[in-house]
Amino acid sequence: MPVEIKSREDIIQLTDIQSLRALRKQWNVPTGDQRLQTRDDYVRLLLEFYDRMGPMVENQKPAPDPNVGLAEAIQLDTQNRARLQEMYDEILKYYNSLPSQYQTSLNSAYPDLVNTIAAKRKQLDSRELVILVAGDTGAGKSSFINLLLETDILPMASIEATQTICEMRKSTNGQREAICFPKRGHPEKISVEGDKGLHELKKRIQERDRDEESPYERIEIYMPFKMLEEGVVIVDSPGFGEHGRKSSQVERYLAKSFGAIYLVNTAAAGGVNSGRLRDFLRFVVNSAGEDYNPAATIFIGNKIDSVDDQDLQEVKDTTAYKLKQCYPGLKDSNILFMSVKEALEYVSFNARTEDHQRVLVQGIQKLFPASLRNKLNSHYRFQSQILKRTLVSVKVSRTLAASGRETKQIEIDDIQGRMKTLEQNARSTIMNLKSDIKNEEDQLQEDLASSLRSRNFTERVFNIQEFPKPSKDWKKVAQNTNDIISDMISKEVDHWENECQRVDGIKTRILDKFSRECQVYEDQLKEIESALLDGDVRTIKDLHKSMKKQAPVRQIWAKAKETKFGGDKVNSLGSMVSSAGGLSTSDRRVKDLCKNYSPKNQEQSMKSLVTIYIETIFDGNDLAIKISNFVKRFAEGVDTIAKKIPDFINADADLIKNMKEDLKNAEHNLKEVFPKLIQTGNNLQGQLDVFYVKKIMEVDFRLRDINYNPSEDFLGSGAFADVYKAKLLCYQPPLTVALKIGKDYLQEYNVSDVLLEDRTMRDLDHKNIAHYLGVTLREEKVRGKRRLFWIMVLEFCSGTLKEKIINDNYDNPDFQRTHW
Ligand SMILES: Nc1ncnc2c1ncn2[C@@H]1O[C@H](COP(=O)(O)OP(=O)(O)OP(=O)(O)O)[C@@H](O)[C@H]1O
Repeated sequence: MPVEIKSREDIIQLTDIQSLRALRKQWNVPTGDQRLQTRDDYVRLLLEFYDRMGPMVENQKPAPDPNVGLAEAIQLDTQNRARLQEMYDEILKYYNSLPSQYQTSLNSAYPDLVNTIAAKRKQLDSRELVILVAGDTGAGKSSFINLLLETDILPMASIEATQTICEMRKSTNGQREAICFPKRGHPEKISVEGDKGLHELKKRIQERDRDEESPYERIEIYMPFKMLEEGVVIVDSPGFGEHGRKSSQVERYLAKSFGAIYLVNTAAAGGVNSGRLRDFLRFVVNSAGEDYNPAATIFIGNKIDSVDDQDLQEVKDTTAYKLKQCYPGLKDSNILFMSVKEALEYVSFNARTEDHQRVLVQGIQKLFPASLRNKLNSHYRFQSQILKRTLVSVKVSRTLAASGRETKQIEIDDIQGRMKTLEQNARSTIMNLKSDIKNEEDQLQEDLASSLRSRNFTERVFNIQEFPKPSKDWKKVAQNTNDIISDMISKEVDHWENECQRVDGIKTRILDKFSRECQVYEDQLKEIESALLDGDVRTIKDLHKSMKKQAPVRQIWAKAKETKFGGDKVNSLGSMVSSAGGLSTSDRRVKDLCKNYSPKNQEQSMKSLVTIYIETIFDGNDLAIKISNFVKRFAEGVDTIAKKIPDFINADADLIKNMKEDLKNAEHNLKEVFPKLIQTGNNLQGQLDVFYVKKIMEVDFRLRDINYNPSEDFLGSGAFADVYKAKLLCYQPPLTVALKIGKDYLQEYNVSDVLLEDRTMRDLDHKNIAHYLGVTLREEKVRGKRRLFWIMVLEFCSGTLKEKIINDNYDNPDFQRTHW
């Protein structure tokens, strides 16, 4: 009959030494160094044990079996991995159906996406779950692993930190063996059977090379560990952050581990070694990225037996506080306090106390499934990111195509309008231009004549600095004088033209008229300009490339001016005017003046000769003919333009045809391509999110912690949810909250929006927004099928906005005004 003890008194009341011995055996209390002789020795030992362990009533129940949940979780994991592999296949199919620009864009975010997907899919073949054990040096990592695995394979030297990475796996054939992978050379298999084998293994683990480092890259240990299931790998890593050094090997493990156990030495001064812990966590978080999940890390506050009773609570609180500071989101249930040494002592008595067992089982039962979920989560996130990115790109394209379609239609209408104007007005514009040019010609002649006859002009020409050399041959003098005066007049006329822009004005007015009346495009206007400048037809090159704004005439004008001085002098107005006149040797006055020409009278003679020259310009019709010829080039240019107009119209027609084709494609994309891509993407995202909610997501509250009465606690109803007042029993005292229960069960069409709302709400933190506490799920049968309903737990807001405005004396200017 086991002895039943409910209090300290029950121990003290045991009078016979047999009962006390039986109780010690029942509780597996180690004697340590104590010699038990008297009844009091036994009572003291048992009381001490009782005080440390608390009432043993619970202990009467069988110890929890750590493997129960794990085996089930691993079986579920197999199904979940297969489902995620199917999703990879679906996503790859979707990727292959995407137009190339989306594939390219995805590849810029995820290089070599197809191969990455293949590699990730392959990762899911493996059921391997790596759990990394890390901790401060001397925190008792190796001892903890020995305890966890119920063996003593790892050397537990307290002074020396672990240097060799050891991986522990359950052996599939019941064998006890280890494979040592040296840094150089081939792996070597050793037997770990019996004491000899264990001794050999420990020797290898502690081996050091000349650099005081382990000669092994790692040692894999295979034993029939009870605590491990196939596929679970426990990794004992060298002390993290040792001497400020981060082992690259540990980092590599971290990258593939999805769970971690971190040992803290509560007995050390200051407890948690924040620096080292932060180092470790930084790597955990960095390697996990967004998949970082605090539930998949367990902290063991070891050596709690060394802490004085009166300090116990404070040490626990400080440790938890420090850990939470380094590791936001960490829950108290993930921090476990124990004495590994004490527990091992019991193990050596072949008597594991239930307290220790509970710590381990609770911790491990939480850790393994959380780590499995963590692993799935990393794949879920990757898949979800690809789908979301694609959906965003396609949706953006759709919006752009829709607005692009409108813009394109406006452009087509615009070009059509211009084409019509050009067709209608070209003929009359051309005719008008021709008569304009005639008028311009008359006007030019008149202006030129009055200018040439003006005093100002003659005076400027008289101001000649260059004189012909006197000669006996008066004809030679006449010829030289003629050249000098002709040149002078030509220059002066050009100067006049420069200042008053008479000829240039003609060109500008033509361009202006064309642009105004025919609404030609900039490119077309350039064609016209070139026709006017050269009277030459240039090919219509890239006519419509630089579409499509109306030509800035002013700029073209400015450009024409720029090129003016580089123009051909022979063709200038000045040379044309000066060539209309000349000093004729048959003119008596010329003959006399040239015969008598000498340095003494050279100035007077030149003046007289200039006057004669200017007179000759106006003799006969020569000037009129010359001006007419000169202006004719504009008329010819206008003819060239007239010939170009059908080209302009044809080019516009071609352009419209192409634009309409584009428009048709855009229409097709909008009606067929984009909706199909978006629908497939949404469906995949929906399937993935349903899977996530059902298999990966962890809820924040258990249903049994929520208490409400649907008929009495109803608060209101929105489009998607009914809202109830409820009590959260996991708070002390229970917390009043609002429950927002989805009207429709979770399914592909709504789940992604629900998750988006959840993630958005979690990020919101403002006094004017009802605080979001988290989520839970309820399973219900709908038309015979088990369905999940989403339940959001929110801060309860009492009263209504109206009541608040009317009753509360808050900072409302209007309220203050009306109540003064
Ligand atoms: N946190 C809360 N505390 C107290 N009552 C609430 C709370 N949240 C919602 N309610 C009540 O439930 C009603 C419905 O809430 P819900 O948020 O579903 O509505 P909604 O946002 O107006 O609707 P919709 O989702 O269609 O936009 C509200 O009008 C309010 O009366």
